[in-house]
Amino acid sequence: MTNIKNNDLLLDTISSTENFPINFNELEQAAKQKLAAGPFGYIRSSAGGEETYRKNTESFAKYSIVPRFLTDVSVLNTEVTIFGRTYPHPLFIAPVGVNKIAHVDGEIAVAKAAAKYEFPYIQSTVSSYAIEEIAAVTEGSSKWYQLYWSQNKEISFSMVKRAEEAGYEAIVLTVDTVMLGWREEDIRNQFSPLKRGFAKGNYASDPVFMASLPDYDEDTIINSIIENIYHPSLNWDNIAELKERTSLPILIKGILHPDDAKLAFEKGIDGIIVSNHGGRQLDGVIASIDALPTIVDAVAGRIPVLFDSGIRRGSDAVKALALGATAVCIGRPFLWGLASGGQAGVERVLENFLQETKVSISLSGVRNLNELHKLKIVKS
Ligand SMILES: Cc1cc2nc3c(=O)[nH]c(=O)nc-3n(C[C@H](O)[C@H](O)[C@H](O)COP(=O)(O)O)c2cc1C
Ligand SMILES: O=C(O)C(=O)c1ccccc1
Repeated sequence: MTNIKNNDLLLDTISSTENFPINFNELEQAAKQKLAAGPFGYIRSSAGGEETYRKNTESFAKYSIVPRFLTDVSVLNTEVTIFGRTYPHPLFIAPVGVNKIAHVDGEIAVAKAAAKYEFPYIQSTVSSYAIEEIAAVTEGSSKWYQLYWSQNKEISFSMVKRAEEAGYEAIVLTVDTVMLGWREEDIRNQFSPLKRGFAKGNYASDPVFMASLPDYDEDTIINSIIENIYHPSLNWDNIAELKERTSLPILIKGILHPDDAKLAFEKGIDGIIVSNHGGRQLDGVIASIDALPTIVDAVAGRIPVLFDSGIRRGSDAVKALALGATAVCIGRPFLWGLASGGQAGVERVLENFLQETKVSISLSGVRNLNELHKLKIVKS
């Protein structure tokens, strides 16, 4: 719990701040100075004409907070309990692969920063570092594993087993990326992190994957990752198979339709993440924040509903939580922090994000997440 009276968060931050970019645009500009065009474009850009990417952030501005005052906000409790574990705040790290394109320390730096600020870390299948390497540097802190289904499904089950053994606490199956979206910036830059070997961490360390190869040449490994990650046949039967192979809670990431949310619940899924993958998959789809309210209605509190795509600052998190999200995940902001300053850069981004979120909750006149879920939001 934060005692706001004795801890003015803005003044705290000012007295501890060296010169580091604060908001998203500044962070993006700082990262642009550090990165080559290929990696920068890969992270920044999204699919098609980037209509959904723009909508993700512009749509937040349509929702306005209607605060209450005189409610004594001197003590703030941002705790949230998901699958029996209580987290100090409802802020997660979205699964993002190929982090070495941003910084040599890649996911190691991000996971350590996340552990320090108690943001649960969702590790991507296509990470530059392996499940066990992340677990080794983040002992005791909460981690979930994001699964990209493999053509050879035994590889998926092997990765899930490794995640279980390494102490990961949930599986997040991403369903919107059965193939990569149409990303023009990457064609322009002729840049594919997969082809350049940045996604190898979990594959080159996987016994089932490695045993499936005719030889261990770099090209063989990379081509087999590319073959496996293309999985257009993914369907609800695979969900049933996955459920049989793990006792961990399973979330589906990429839900945008309330009927898919209902189906997920009916099929025994434990949680969903409302997301359009930051606009990187199908351009023209609904902004994630516009999809959230109907999905929250459809789920009716039966399973947690996490949210990502377009979260840029604390007040965005407040809006998503007020619209019914159980927790929110941040994506690109931490990547820009990573590119700008490695682990220290991610720490600064998370610290500012956390502080702004806390201040925003308090200034809305609410004191805990139950009250926050009832905070009035109007849409213009
Ligand atoms: C460079 C990059 C790589 C990503 N890799 C993955 C991934 O491996 N698995 C996944 O489920 N989502 C991945 N995502 C999507 C994020 O989890 C998240 O949905 C998205 O970043 C949210 O949009 P925002 O960053 O604009 O807020 C990736 C996003 C970016 C920017
Ligand atoms: O770029 C992405 O959004 C993503 O999810 C991904 C998929 C495969 C390899 C690397 C990243």
